[in-house]
Amino acid sequence: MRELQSEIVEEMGVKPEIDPAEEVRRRTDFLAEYLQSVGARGFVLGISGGVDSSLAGKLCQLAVEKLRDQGVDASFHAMRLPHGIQKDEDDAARALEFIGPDHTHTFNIEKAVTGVDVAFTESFGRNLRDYHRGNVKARLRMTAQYAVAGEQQALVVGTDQGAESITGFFTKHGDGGADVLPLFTLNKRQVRQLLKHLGASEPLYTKAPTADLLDENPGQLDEAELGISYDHIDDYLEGREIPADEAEKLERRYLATRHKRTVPVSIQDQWWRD
Ligand SMILES: Nc1ncnc2c1ncn2[C@@H]1O[C@H](COP(=O)(O)OP(=O)(O)OC[C@H]2O[C@@H]([n+]3cccc(C(=O)O)c3)[C@H](O)[C@@H]2O)[C@@H](O)[C@H]1O
Ligand SMILES: Nc1ncnc2c1ncn2[C@@H]1O[C@H](COP(=O)(O)OP(=O)(O)OP(=O)(O)O)[C@@H](O)[C@H]1O
Ligand SMILES: [Mg+2]
Repeated sequence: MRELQSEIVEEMGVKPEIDPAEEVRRRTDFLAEYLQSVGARGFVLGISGGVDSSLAGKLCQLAVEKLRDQGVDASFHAMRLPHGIQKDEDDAARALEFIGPDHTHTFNIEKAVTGVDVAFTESFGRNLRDYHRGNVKARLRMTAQYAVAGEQQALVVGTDQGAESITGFFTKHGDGGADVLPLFTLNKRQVRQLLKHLGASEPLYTKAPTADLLDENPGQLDEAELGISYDHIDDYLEGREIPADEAEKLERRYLATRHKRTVPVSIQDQWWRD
């Protein structure tokens, strides 16, 4: 294994092989035990129709059902957070049907995004670029989830997993802003494996990942933006060999996005000097 690869594999904690039943149990227990130990009353999570939120949502629902069986008051709030009309709304409906959440709230972020657009244009005399608007959408989804979490005394769930973490392919303080991360240490194919194990339908567990943040390119596939395939990212995280140019590309991304995987850099920190 490459030297940096072994450090990254250790940091991300991805195992080359998993037992899906055991992983579901461990992650559901983690959610249930953490919720009970902090005395919160439930979980909040945006459901997009993608594989990560479909799995994380199902684990949340299983965790609160387990707590209720033990007499603890807990519930799961699934949030649909479209920007206007979502192109793959059918997939989001399929995900909700699979999860069977206690509560579903629809919170359309379009007006809030428009509010930022208007203020930006007033301030700078031009429009905010589509790419940066995409990150505004992710941060407004985070804001909406925290508004509900505050009202419900609940925790915000994040869907960060190994393949996303290593590439820094998330919006800092957007979808990266959350309280608990039940998918951490899984790679993308393991997320699909757990969904299949839990009885998700094939279109749900095989859905191609999209951040879907751009008005100018709705449903753009992550792999097109990343320029690296999830198969290669997953292989790398399982400690396997991938083509050297791909490994280098991945490692450059990993190093450039270290700031996203730490708390804000302070005068005490030295890690960035390496
Ligand atoms: N070295 C450094 N030390 C400390 N902070 C640093 C920094 N470099 C940038 N920053 C800060 O970070 C900001 C850039 O980070 P960020 O705002 O996240 O922006 P950025 O990384 O440019 O964009 C987010 C990327 O993640 C993708 N994404 C987002 C959301 C969801 C998904 C998905 O898969 O669903 C994917 C999105 O398509 C895009 O490629 C800068 O504006 C700056 O404030
Ligand atoms: N349109 C949306 N409605 C609700 N939540 C959303 C929406 N878009 C993004 N999110 C939230 O942001 C998270 C990050 O998006 P991301 O695309 O990484 O995950 P995903 O859509 O669940 O899976 P995939 O990566 O396979 O597309 C989602 O897991 C979800 O919680
Ligand atoms: Mg997505």
